[in-house]
Amino acid sequence: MVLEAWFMDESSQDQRLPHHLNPKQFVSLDQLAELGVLYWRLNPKNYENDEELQKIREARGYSYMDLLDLCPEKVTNYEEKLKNFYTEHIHADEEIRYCLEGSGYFDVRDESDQWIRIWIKAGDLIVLPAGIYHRFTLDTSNYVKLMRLFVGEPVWTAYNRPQEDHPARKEYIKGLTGQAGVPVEAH
Ligand SMILES: CSCCC(=O)C(=O)O
Ligand SMILES: [Fe+2]
Repeated sequence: MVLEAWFMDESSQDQRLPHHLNPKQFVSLDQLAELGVLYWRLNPKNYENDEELQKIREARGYSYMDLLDLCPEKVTNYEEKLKNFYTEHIHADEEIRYCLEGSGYFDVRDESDQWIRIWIKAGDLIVLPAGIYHRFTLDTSNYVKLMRLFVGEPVWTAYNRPQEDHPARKEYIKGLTGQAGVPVEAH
């Protein structure tokens, strides 16, 4: 299995649990691509010297890079940051994260506002489009090391939901297939 993603149940149990529906309902990479979510599988041991990663960065203009080691010893205001990560939000730009160690869940809303949980592990590079509602949580392994990429000077500002009038949100909705206010048949 390349990358596992599934529709979430809405129970109030621990956010670090998988939250599968019963029966499980998986989501394919194609379904994620329709939402504008991109994915690559790379060799995380080679991240400092990886031609494939270099090619992606060049092709997409990802000039900025830093590392985020998500553990209480290395992150100031750890608990508060985790809380903010799990508050539903959008950004004006892509969110690009490459998992180098550990694992975690990116939750994204689909076109009908259902949560899809994406399980990222070492080697997974994921791009969330600007304007998509999302959130992040650690899983029960409680640890992740991420590479953050960005086009130019990074802006990490999160705009919490609702953001229906935010330009990035409007653009995102416009770009969803058949969601531009025009019936699909009319294209
Ligand atoms: C821990 S990286 C993912 C959290 C997030 O959505 C963000 O930083 O905006
Ligand atoms: Fe985010």
